[in-house]
Amino acid sequence: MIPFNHFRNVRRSSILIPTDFCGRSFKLKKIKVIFTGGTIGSRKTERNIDVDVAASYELIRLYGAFTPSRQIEFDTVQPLNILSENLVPEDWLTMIKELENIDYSLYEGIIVTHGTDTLPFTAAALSLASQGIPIPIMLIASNFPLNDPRGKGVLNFSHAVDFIMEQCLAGVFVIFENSQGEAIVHLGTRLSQSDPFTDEYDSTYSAPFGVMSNHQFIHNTHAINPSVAKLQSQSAPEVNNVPWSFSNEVLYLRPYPGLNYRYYDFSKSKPVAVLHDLYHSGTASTRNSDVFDASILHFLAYCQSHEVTVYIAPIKNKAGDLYASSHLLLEAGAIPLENISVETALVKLMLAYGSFKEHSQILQFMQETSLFFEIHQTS
Ligand SMILES: NC(=O)C[C@H](N)C(=O)O
Repeated sequence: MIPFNHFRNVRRSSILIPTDFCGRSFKLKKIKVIFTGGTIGSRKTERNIDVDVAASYELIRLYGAFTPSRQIEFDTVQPLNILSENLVPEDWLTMIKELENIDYSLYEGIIVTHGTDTLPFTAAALSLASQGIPIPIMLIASNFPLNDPRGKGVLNFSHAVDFIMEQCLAGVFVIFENSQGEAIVHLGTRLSQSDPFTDEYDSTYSAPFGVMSNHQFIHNTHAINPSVAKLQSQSAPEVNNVPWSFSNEVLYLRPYPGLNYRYYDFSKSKPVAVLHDLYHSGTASTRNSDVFDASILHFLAYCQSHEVTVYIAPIKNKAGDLYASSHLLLEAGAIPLENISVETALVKLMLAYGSFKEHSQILQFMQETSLFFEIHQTS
């Protein structure tokens, strides 16, 4: 792997300007930092953890103390200061607008600090709706505040800086150090929610995009991952010039034994669409019960009678071998969202219903458009 300070001369306006491997000049490097809150921007007092404006800026000071010889300038903004459990889709738009207003020619990359609770959803939202930004966007977080010795906020910040300085990959990435001290790099559309007991993240297929080792990025060559070359050669976004918006009216349901659909009554207000999660084998209950309404098929018919489309995810391959219950579900008209994580499927549905009017546009966007490797494909 070629180190980030690899020297290369390129000709610009007939003057030889020394640049690094990414074609960036060797002037003082600048990174834009967008603080949004979360534990990484919080302070602990007694038994309470809450966001604190000063804690966000403290991150930059602590990083400076951690790497005193590194000459990087940080420009900071704080459009939000919120625990991420309190985020709503409107806040993703605030972040997207902040990203769009940046003069990319001034910066090597962007770091967004965030809470861990809803990080996968924000990562998906930014990945899907911040297309065409030519520099890396790194999302970072921490399980503990900066003033807790267990906190990894400064380390994660440092890994994000290393990635930006070493790689010139456009896209949205999450860097989060796990309990083994490995700085795992995830693609923004493939991060699953953190485990509630170990507080660890994983990517779909347990195949993160790579890892930072000795300040360098090591790509994970798992068949499901795009290559670095593929990321470097990303073409223009498939969907362009759309004034993105996220709908708050998508209902998300998870199956569990005993889920009683009778409690979902659309007579007062109805969602624009439903995303019904599935058990891991692509199933949900189709059983008739005299005691309660246990069948997703009845729910599907109820939704259809209210003109509410029901999508199902995650599902690997609708054309492969399926359980009888899954066949029934598909025959009854549930729309499968194949090979996409349920977190990203939900955010993409919110984006589709917020941004497009026609049902055909929504379906095409959901089923045929891939924006940032959110659809798993073996290459
Ligand atoms: N570790 C964290 O950041 C958790 C916090 N509740 C948040 O998501 O903002």
